[in-house]
Amino acid sequence: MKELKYLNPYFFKYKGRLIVGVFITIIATVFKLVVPMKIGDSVTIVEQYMNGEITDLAYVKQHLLINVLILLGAALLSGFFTFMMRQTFIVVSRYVEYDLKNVVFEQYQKLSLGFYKQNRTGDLMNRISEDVSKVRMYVGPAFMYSITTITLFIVVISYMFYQDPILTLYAIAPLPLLSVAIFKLSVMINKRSTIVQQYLSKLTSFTQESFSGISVIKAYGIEPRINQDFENLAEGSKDKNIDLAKVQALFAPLMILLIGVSNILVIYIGGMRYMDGKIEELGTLVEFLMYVNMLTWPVAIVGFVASMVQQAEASQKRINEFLKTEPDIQNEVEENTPIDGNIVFNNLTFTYPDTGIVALKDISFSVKPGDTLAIVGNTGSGKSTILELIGRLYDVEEGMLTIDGIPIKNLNLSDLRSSIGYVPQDAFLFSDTLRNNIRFGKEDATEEEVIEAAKSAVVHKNIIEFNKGYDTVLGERGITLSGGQKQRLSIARAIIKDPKILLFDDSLSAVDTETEEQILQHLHKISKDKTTIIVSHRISSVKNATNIIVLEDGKIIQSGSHNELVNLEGYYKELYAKQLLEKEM
Ligand SMILES: Nc1ncnc2c1ncn2[C@@H]1O[C@H](COP(=O)(O)OP(=O)(O)OP(=O)(O)O)[C@@H](O)[C@H]1O
Repeated sequence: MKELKYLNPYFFKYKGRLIVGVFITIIATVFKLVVPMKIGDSVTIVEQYMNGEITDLAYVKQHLLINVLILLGAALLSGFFTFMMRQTFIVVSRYVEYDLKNVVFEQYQKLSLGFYKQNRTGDLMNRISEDVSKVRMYVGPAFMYSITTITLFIVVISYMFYQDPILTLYAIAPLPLLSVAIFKLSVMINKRSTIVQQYLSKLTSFTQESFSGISVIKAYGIEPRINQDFENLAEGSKDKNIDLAKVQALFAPLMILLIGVSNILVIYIGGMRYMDGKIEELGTLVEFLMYVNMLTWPVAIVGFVASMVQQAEASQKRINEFLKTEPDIQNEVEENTPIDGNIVFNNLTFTYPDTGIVALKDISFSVKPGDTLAIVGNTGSGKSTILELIGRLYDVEEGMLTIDGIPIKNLNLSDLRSSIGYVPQDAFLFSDTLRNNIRFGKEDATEEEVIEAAKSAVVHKNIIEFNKGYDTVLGERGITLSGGQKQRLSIARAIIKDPKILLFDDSLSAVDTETEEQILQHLHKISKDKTTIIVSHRISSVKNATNIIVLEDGKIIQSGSHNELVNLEGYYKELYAKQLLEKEM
């Protein structure tokens, strides 16, 4: 229960509703008690009439009629209060679930990129869905059942003891056994359900992936292999489901067996005591039988609750560990630090902490507002890493990275990030309208600003060709757009932000050279007072840059303007010659 202590403030937060819930539970239980009492009383009066103790038939009938009416009223009221009880406890658990999901999601947003690289998406999703649901079972159903059981026990067992303590002991003797058996069974059920769940996630991921990759599957004609893989997974899932069904099927017989034992004990011991005259009325026996049956479910629930708590504890432990995770990248400066965009790398070496790959080696360069720096180089040479460091997605350990003369760590993180317009290599678009995807860069942007940005990114014409124009909603991962359109939309998103620093990571790779030229011209105008860094494999994208650096294996091997570099033997000149040749062909 140590981990579940985390939830106490939530119980406190909703204490008003919970207290009302407890009261309602007590009232519902008391009304439940009336049913066996009145049935017992009815049997007794019939018995007394049969024995000749009462001779007035009309009186018996009237007594029975009143009992029936009371029974009806009590059942209705008990039903109503049980409904109200669920309304309070279960509703509270939904509130807590909502709060917890928000807390978990907020933490997700705080954590750094490194955390996402180290954890699988499925696990991250589980924390917010599965784990939170299991914790909700503790806050809601488990708490509610515990309160019902405790109330029922106190009320029913005290009443039974008051009637006949010996018979009570016999009647309730098998009940702890039932609790333990149900607990053991629930643990088994939970273990097997977890496995079933794992298979289900595998099946879902597999299906999802085959939908996303359907064009590759079809192009390679590997449908039979994919079908076979699916069948194998489905087979495993079916076997695990059957395993689960087997233990679940034990549940009802076990309950019936143990209730049966309790009933036999009440009938046998109670019958003997009745014959010995220790129990005066037959009605008491009937009452006891009903109480025993009434207690069985709550007793079984004790086992259930124990296993629910066990699972909630495990889930909460995972949630607590996760909530304690500190983001690698922390904002260390509270005061605002406005940014101009004078970027300096000074003998910087960077090693990715998770893989140990040295992506940048002794890098030095500078770029000031109004200038454009271009970075070229082979794949894996460290180009994207430079951009990630400027956005402080990772912290610099060796050497220095300063902006406006201040080490990047000493800048307010939010000021830094809001002064950067970053267009990543894989343009990611949300399943939203085109307008909102552009507005993502500036939430309060006007329609004119959106159109202006789209025009600068040379995507406006494409957008208005869609039937719904800017209101066109993108499917999952922006399926309706071409690669080049996605890239340009992503550029528009960065432009609308009007940031001090613009970072383009190979963002024009999917557009034709003509469009590229137009975009670059617009950028040239927009970025007059901005610091621009363009990563590209194309000479056409970088030739107008103020300065170009060439990276190889994390090191700067060449730097200078286009005119300088084309006259120097080396990587840049070769690249230029190759691309010139391709163009001519
Ligand atoms: N998140 C990461 N974690 C660990 N290693 C990484 C990570 N990102 C990149 N690397 C490694 O760092 C090196 C430099 O990668 P980077 O993405 O900066 O290259 P790049 O020049 O941008 O390549 P490309 O032109 O293919 O985009 C590569 O060896 C890569 O495997």
